[in-house]
Amino acid sequence: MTSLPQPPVLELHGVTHSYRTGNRGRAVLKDISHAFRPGRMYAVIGFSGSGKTTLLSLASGLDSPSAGSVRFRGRDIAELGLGRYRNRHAATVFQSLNLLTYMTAIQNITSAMEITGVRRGDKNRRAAELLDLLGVDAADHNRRTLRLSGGQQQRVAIARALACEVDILFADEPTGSLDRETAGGIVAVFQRLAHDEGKCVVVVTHSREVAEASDEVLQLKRGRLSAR
Ligand SMILES: Nc1ncnc2c1ncn2[C@@H]1O[C@H](COP(=O)(O)OP(=O)(O)OP(=O)(O)O)[C@@H](O)[C@H]1O
Repeated sequence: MTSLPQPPVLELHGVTHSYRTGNRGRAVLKDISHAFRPGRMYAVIGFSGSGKTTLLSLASGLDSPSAGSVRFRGRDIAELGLGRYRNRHAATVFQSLNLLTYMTAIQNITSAMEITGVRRGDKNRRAAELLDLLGVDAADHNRRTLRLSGGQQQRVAIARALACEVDILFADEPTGSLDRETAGGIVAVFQRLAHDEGKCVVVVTHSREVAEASDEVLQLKRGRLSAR
């Protein structure tokens, strides 16, 4: 018996986006439609300047498309409220990670939970569980993130994103600055989050390894998105 695919958690409907330079608009994304499902890992690839980061910022509710819509479980995120969508349903791990390096791994996570209003009694315990899930040694949980390696910092940033109990995880070039082995560990984390935890994971990447590890590879070219 084959199981039916789960309904999409995220949909792009006719998404077009232009940037204005002077009095001219230039379309970077043109009429893009795609459905993203829970339990799957997606890679978005394309040449530099093809619009990958732009697509990520629209899908993650950081910016609004010039035309078309982004829908979370069938509802336009503009109607849901971009702030609410970002706080409750979709988190982004940026290239720069944006960790507070003077704080410990645990503190980075619990402060994000406070800010986004996660209602959980024992936030410290939840933070530790997430760090364990992502393979951060217990000895590193209470170290300042400044003292952690690039790969460990990346894991803390992912744990922080997950602490907000989101359904969708976006990551912009998560392995760009990591060596091959560390990058492999991070890719395994994304696969586990999708396949075991049921998250929808969308990764913008230049890496062939990340693309090969994904369930679906989407290529941006001349403003259009197509399956590879
Ligand atoms: N805020 C902005 N204002 C004007 N143009 C922009 C802005 N942000 C991006 N662009 C332009 O839009 C195009 C797509 O940029 P984007 O950063 O989305 O590409 P990318 O595929 O993520 O590139 P890279 O792989 O180099 O990070 C580029 O030509 C870029 O110069």
